[in-house]
Amino acid sequence: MATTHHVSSLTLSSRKPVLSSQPSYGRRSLYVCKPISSKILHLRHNNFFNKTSESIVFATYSDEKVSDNDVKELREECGVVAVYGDPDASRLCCDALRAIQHRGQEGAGIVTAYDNVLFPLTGVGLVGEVFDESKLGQLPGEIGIGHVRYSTTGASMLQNVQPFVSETRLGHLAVAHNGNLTNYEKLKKMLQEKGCIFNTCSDTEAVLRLIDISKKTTFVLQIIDACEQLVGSYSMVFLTKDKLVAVRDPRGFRPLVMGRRSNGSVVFASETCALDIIQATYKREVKPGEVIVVDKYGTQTFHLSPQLERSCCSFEPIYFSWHNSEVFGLSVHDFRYNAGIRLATESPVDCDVVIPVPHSGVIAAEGYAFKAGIPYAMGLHRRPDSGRTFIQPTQESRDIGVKRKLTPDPSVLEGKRVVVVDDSIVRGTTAPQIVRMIREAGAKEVHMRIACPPIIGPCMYGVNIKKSELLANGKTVEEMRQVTGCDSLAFLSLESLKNCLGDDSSGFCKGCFTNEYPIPSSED
Ligand SMILES: O=P(O)(O)OC[C@H]1O[C@H](OP(=O)(O)OP(=O)(O)O)[C@H](O)[C@@H]1O
Ligand SMILES: NC(=O)CC[C@H](N)C(=O)O
Ligand code: SF4
Ligand SMILES: [Mg+2]
Repeated sequence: MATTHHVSSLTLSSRKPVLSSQPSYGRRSLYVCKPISSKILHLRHNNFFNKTSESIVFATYSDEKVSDNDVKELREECGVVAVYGDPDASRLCCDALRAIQHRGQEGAGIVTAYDNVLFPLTGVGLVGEVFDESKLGQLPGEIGIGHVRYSTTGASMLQNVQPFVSETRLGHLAVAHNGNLTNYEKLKKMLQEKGCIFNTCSDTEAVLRLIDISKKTTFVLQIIDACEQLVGSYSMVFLTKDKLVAVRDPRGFRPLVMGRRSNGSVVFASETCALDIIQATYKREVKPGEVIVVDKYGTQTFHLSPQLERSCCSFEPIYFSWHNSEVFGLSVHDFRYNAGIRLATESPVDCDVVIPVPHSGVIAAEGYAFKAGIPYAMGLHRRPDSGRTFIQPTQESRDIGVKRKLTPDPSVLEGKRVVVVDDSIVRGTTAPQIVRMIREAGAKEVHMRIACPPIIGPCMYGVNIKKSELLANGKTVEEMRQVTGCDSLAFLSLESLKNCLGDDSSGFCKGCFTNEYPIPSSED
């Protein structure tokens, strides 16, 4: 991950960033100068804070230069949270963000509203690295939104860490977004032709610029006006000085749920596990195409036009969501357990022990072992401080990540015929390494079972899956077996995936498994 080293400030009158000092970090590139009104106290961790009486401009430095190509390739999966009506809003946002850290490990941010002022704090790193008690103390107010980010190309830039804050005609507005706008390039061109200036390379900024040019007379109408011009996936939360607005795109690609705490405060989050950690009771999903506004008058609901067919991401219950979450009305645990059961039914193998690839393969392995009637054991241990590897930004960090994360246990594996179950194979970073580890620990045979179908196509809706990188791209299962080095390899069938998704499986996107995508390219 590229480290952002420096931020400096200046008043709007000078227009050029003034470096407070320049450390020697090899290649350095200036990425952003972002004017922010004096009404926003803009805080960054690592002393990235500055304030002037007139305005603030940030310049961030990274030791990795971002090319246009990198920027075009950015595809992210992130997590959002929001709290309305709790004096501890920033702490609740922070705790909720920790619960969805598995959705993004590169950057985190929170913005709160207090006394007509927005207080943002964003930084590169894990939630616990960006926020501590003193930082949270600088985020007053009873309303807040937060974001964890996962960017998947080489560059990791502070400028793209959300929430974003903007000064609009109607006042200050902040947004946090999970998803990916497939018409971003087109929107950006149109907006630039109208004179809009973009401060970041993130698709999310297009939403703020659309709001800037909207002629509507209230924030809520402007947000609806902007969202109705977006194509792609977006679960978003907006913050004004006195309102929260939660929006989910009409196809409902990404999850977004609503809950309530016992003191009446309203909470939104990408996943229910974030509600649990802050003792909020799950109320319901934000429905596809729904706009929920929370303010001192209560809760109001609007709907985006046009209404479209639901297309929730089936990779959420497979991998992205946490095992104790409920997503799109499915229990992630039950989904994965059923997938394991069906996998054992479809692809049995004579063996002595079933082991999971921790962490996301655990529940499917339990289901497999139960159905197969074979002992289940932890033959691979996950080091407690390790995060996810698939969402690391570079192949090098993903390779190292698997090695550092998993250790084989010879007492489970030695002399055994082993079935190892994982949730998915995407780029094939994990599978060959763990097959080797299991063999080196003395296993006699290694059979891999994967609890989803082969991933054969890219994702344009918020997960970093590029076709050229996919292990299954242009390969038969036998060819994939040879690459992974196992004795046998089998995947869950598409039929079984649909079965696990339930009666409404047609309401799920399965594009990366089928190459049939829900958004026609003419819409982008
Ligand atoms: O084929 P690949 O490109 O390696 O991607 C697939 C692997 O990556 C994920 O694990 P990850 O370590 O990200 O997270 P986890 O701890 O939740 O399993 C997933 O669970 C697979 O193990
Ligand atoms: N994709 C996400 O979920 C993050 C939002 C947005 N696409 C970004 O660039 O940051
Ligand atoms: S293409 Fe795959 S990862 Fe992307 S939204 Fe559809 S199911 Fe999810
Ligand atoms: Mg895994």
